[in-house]
Amino acid sequence: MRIALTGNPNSGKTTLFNAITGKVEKVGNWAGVTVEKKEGDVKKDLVASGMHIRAVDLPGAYSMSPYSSEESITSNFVKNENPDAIINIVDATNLNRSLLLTTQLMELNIPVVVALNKSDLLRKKEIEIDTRELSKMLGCPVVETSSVKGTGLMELMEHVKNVSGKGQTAPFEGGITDESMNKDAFEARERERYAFVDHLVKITENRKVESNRLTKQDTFDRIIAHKVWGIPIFAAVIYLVFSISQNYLGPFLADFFVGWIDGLYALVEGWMGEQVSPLLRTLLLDGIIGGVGALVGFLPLIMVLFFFLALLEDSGYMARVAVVMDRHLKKVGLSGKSIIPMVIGTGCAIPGIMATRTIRDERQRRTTAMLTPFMPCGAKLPVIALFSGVFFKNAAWIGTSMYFIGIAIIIVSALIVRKITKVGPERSYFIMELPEYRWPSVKRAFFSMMSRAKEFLTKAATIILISNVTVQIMQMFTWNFQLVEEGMESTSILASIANPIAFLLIPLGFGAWQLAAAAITGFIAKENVVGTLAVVYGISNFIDPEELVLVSGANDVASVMGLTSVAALSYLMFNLFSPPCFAAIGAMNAEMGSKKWLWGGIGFQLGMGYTVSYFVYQIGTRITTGAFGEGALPGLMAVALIVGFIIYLMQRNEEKMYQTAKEMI
Ligand SMILES: Nc1nc2c(ncn2[C@@H]2O[C@H](COP(=O)(O)OP(=O)(O)OP(=O)(O)O)[C@@H](O)[C@H]2O)c(=O)[nH]1
Ligand SMILES: [Mg+2]
Repeated sequence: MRIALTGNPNSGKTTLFNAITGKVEKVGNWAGVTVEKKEGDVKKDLVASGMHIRAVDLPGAYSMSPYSSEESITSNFVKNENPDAIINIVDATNLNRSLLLTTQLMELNIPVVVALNKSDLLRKKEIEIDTRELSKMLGCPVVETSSVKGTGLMELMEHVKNVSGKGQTAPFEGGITDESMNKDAFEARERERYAFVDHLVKITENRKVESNRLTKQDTFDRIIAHKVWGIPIFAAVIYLVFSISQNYLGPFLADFFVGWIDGLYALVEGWMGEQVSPLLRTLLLDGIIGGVGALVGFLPLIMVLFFFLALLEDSGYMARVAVVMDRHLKKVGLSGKSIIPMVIGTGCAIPGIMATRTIRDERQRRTTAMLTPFMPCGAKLPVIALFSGVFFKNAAWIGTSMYFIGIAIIIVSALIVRKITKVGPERSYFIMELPEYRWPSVKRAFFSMMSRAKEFLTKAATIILISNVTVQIMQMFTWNFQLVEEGMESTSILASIANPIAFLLIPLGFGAWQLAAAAITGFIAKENVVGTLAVVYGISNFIDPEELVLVSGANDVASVMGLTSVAALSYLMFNLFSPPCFAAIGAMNAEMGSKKWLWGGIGFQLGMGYTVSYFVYQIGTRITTGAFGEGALPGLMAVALIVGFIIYLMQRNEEKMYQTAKEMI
């Protein structure tokens, strides 16, 4: 038999699901964590008679109303798939709001068992609930449970077994299944439902502390979630998390693991000796071991970031951040929750893009997945460091400004994407009530970190490994599979692919095949950029191959590359603000779930990178030398084409919206 777990967001459905099935699905201290249904078998020891029960965890819903589309997964499942019983998880500390859904569920003629969850908090909050009376008034079993403590689960399953397959009489008939009712009539009935629930709560609940009295938490929130102060506070918190994960703990762990990989590299190298074919050597040493090395070089950094973000989320703080940011991000067509993917994206775009999953609105979710890669990720740092070392005397402003430019580009892009894709007047789905603050659990944060890391690895590791091998082979061999000789780098497979592309990059100031080659390998994985430059320019002796940093000879490197500093800046920006690596594009594909959005997104990123670099190079060159750079005119034509096409798309959408608006009248 099959049972559905339903209830308001953040009521503890997934925690209960994990407790009764033994699974470890993601839980989080805010609304909207579960976004797709998850199934699992109920543990045998909870169902004495050895019955087979399959439980389905669903996204949270406030209502079964046909007029709130955002909750359709839940209401479709319950209405169309006929589960044998429904467990309605009710947050016992928030009875009033939760029971609205309960009364709606009870109209579906499927037996309902109410789990009064989070009952472990009742005593502390001085709330008493007359469970027996509530059960009588509702006309269904009501069981006090705590999914974190694991109490009441046996009894709950016992009731589920007893009622399953039977019918259900609703205590309040609001006509939730009546398709013929129009919206006004429906809303009138819903107001009666509110009154009914109010009455229920008045009789069964006894609160010592009136809920509308200002609690300590509310006072705290007046500062933390303040519309102005909230932002600098968030900036400070994130700065702290960043310095720990990117400057202290993260690099410390990374160095430790990279040391091991280096040892392994040396061991295998010595063990293979000189006789082994160069192809095999490349595959094994530079492709596989090198690829793993590249991964462990930054995985600890993002894992530490995951861990601290999980702590913040568990404490209830992240929900406040989302609310504070929503006010501002809504103006550009994003959601308050878009901030989390972007923060994670500074570590690595892939888990950042995966984090967009909690954004309910489809358009906002896809836009966020498309724009998250504009945040400079960890793998782009070596490129930034190399260029600021070689061309800008290590000026600190180069690195810092890339983040601010990234943010600016995200804001502008969000506005453009909204103009192209908005389909009607915007509805705000942001009805996120704030969860309570609590001490975050290190154990929960650890598990959250591990499951994120696992998801990231399964997604990224294969692509990174394969692409590493491919790049190495393309760099080291000619088309006849002869080893490329030293000083003859232009005969490699990579060079022949890069040459025609370099031509297109002349207006951006870097039409050399070497730079184009590095940009191509950058699409495969951004940490390849510096390595490729080192190989194709023969400047490896100036660069530490492990740390990918410049050790000496900034001027020599600059003259080998033959770039002006303006062209160097343009190249740097092209690498940062064009499409991300293939692994991240794979993640975009998964989260967007639409080929149109995916290709549109890649095209947009490419157009954005090209346009920004073009203006940086041409205007910069004009300012510094008094004349425009090479290829200014053809470049201008290309940029005009890009901009023109975007304007065309915006106008087409405007017209479409106008047409639909007219039809509606
Ligand atoms: N004190 C207490 N906390 C709980 C209990 N059950 C869940 N929680 C906490 O409530 C928060 C929400 O839990 P989830 O299981 O993610 O809630 P959900 O209903 O699946 O939420 P959505 O998927 O967002 O709809 C988490 O921080 C849990 O640790 C409980 O019985 N007692
Ligand atoms: Mg959930």
